[in-house]
Amino acid sequence: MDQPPATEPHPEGAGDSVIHTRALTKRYRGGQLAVDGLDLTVPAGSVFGFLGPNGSGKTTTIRMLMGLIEPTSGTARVLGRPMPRATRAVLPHVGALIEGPALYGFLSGRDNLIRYDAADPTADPRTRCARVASALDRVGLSAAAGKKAKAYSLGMKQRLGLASALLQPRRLLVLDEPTNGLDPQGMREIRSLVRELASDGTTVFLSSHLLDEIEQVCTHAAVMAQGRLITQGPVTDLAAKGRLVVTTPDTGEAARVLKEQGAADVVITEDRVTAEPPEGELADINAALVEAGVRVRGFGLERASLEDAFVALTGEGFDVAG
Ligand SMILES: Nc1ncnc2c1ncn2[C@@H]1O[C@H](COP(=O)(O)OP(=O)(O)OP(=O)(O)O)[C@@H](O)[C@H]1O
Repeated sequence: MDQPPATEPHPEGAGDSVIHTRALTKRYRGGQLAVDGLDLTVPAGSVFGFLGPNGSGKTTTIRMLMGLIEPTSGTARVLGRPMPRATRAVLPHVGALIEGPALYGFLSGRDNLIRYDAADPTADPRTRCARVASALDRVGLSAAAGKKAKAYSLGMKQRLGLASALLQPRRLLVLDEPTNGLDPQGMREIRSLVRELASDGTTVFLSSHLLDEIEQVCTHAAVMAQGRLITQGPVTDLAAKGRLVVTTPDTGEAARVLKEQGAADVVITEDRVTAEPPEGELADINAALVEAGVRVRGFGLERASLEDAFVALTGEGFDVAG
């Protein structure tokens, strides 16, 4: 097998990143600008969520990263190597699950994996059975390994696809909408599997159009809309800061004190006053309210979700249910 492809010097800003793109652009032949000047940085060891509504350019980006299609312009580096030029050196270190696994329904789960493994010229046939058994075990399919794949639920098929990506040790897993079409139980299984896979240091890059999925499993995320990157960074930074909420019968006076304390965007609704909290100690604001004679029934920060951040960034709602 090739040596881990980390020998080339990193370009400016690539740092310890596993995926790094600069001005990556794809215009399809029909003229459709699917990805527009994308600068993406995926840190090593992250579970990176690539989020965007249908048609925002996620699959096109992934296909460029995997060397399946050529960018129109810009550059993409995966594991420090340029794509698509280094595709043959890079792909053995990448497990990919794109557009659902290709399975033979008439073969058992185990035999599907044996077929996959046999198709890999770098895989030692003498250790094949052990590799397949270990991959089945990692995705929780050992008990169902003898069943024909056509009898598998969609979630089991997805897990079998993941097992095929895990036959070899990988530095990066790329999963395109891994929970698409699954029921809530199947989704939970795949999510906990992703967490587990990431816990040994493998970088996981997964695309999704589900915000809560990204919030639940990802450490980092990038948000796409209409082929352009809206934002990227740690999920905790992307979620909006949250609003200060004061519940009180004295809303007018509370609003006045909050403004005086430097809170912005103060809004009164019934017995609640909400505001963007100022910098500094929240306890001081509470003390100022009490000192001004405001009868405080409730005081706290309402955590905002990634969905709030998305709406704030794009001015659009997000189809959370998919
Ligand atoms: N082979 C192609 N030829 C022409 N246009 C394409 C092609 N593939 C995708 N597109 C267009 O490029 C845009 C981005 O599509 P892409 O599949 O990358 O988005 P996506 O975010 O992955 O969405 P989805 O989740 O629906 O796959 C869309 O407008 C799509 O219609």
